[in-house]
Amino acid sequence: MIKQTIAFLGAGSMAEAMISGMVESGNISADQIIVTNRSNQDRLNEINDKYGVRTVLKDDLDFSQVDQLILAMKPKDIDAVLEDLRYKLNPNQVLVSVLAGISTSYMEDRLNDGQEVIRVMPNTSSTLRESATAMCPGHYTDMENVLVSKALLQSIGEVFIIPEDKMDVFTGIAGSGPAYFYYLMEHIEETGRAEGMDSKTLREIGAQTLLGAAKMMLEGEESPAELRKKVTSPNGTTAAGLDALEESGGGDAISAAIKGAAGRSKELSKEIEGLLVGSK
Ligand SMILES: NC(=O)C1=CN([C@@H]2O[C@H](COP(=O)(O)OP(=O)(O)OC[C@H]3O[C@@H](n4cnc5c(N)ncnc54)[C@H](OP(=O)(O)O)[C@@H]3O)[C@@H](O)[C@H]2O)C=CC1
Ligand SMILES: O=C(O)[C@@H]1CCC=N1
Repeated sequence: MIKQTIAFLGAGSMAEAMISGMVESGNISADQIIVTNRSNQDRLNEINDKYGVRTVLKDDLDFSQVDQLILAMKPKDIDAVLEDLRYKLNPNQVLVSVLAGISTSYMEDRLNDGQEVIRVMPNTSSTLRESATAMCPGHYTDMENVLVSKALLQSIGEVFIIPEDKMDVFTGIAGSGPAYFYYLMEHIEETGRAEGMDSKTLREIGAQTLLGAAKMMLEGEESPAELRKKVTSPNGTTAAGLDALEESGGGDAISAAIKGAAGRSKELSKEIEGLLVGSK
């Protein structure tokens, strides 16, 4: 059981996914979670009703109660937030950021000397405790605090400690990744509907097929290529399907999606640092 008190700055979709998974896990009690935003009291009431966590506008947050502060607002808001936190956080309160593209050193440079910082990248499957989450500690972060933070993140799925220079590609694969699978399902459903099948049945068929393939990769020893070969009978239906996928650029499209998202993660940090002409 995690004994620390966690506060979120941000009450949007990513914060809600994490809160849902954390509360559901039973590893932390709801009253040890405080959720804040700048002004949307209705949203805070909604989160409080759904999960039983404490909610308060961010200007009313009592920082002395907080052990880990999770940044869950948009990357564009980072500078204003760090400026504010510089005077409110002590170096041993751990700042955990889920913001795409914001490096640990960017945060450390704008906070008090020695501030403990951890950069993480979860995904929205945190809702069901099935996130693939990356984490990388900053320069000053105590290993004990990394382990507490890791335990918290394990309550919402699997955790991978990775070097920071791999965070952009991780974001492209796993942070943004659920969207690619939803997009795939949208096309599966659309194609099935065109053949006269109903959406509800198609969703179950498509999702079960994805789940089965995911479990085969997670629980077995075979590589994806070996598993693919076992589905593919010579001159059979799968071979025809894979040929069509290849001819339509399916493999390249997947690589392009990951590279596009990873590139945007890199670009976000440059925009924030004001290095790109025309940045917002
Ligand atoms: N969505 C996803 O799948 C993933 C998102 N992320 C990261 O999570 C972050 C949030 O994304 P998402 O949840 O989609 O965004 P949303 O726009 O849904 O939510 C942003 C939230 O931040 C609040 N907010 C803004 N500024 C502040 C502030 N200074 N203090 C406290 N709260 C503030 C907003 O409320 P108000 O305006 O009332 O203040 C709102 O509740 C992003 O940085 C993104 O990169 C990471 C992994 C996956
Ligand atoms: O789209 C985004 O920028 C965020 C980060 C990863 C997933 N969603």
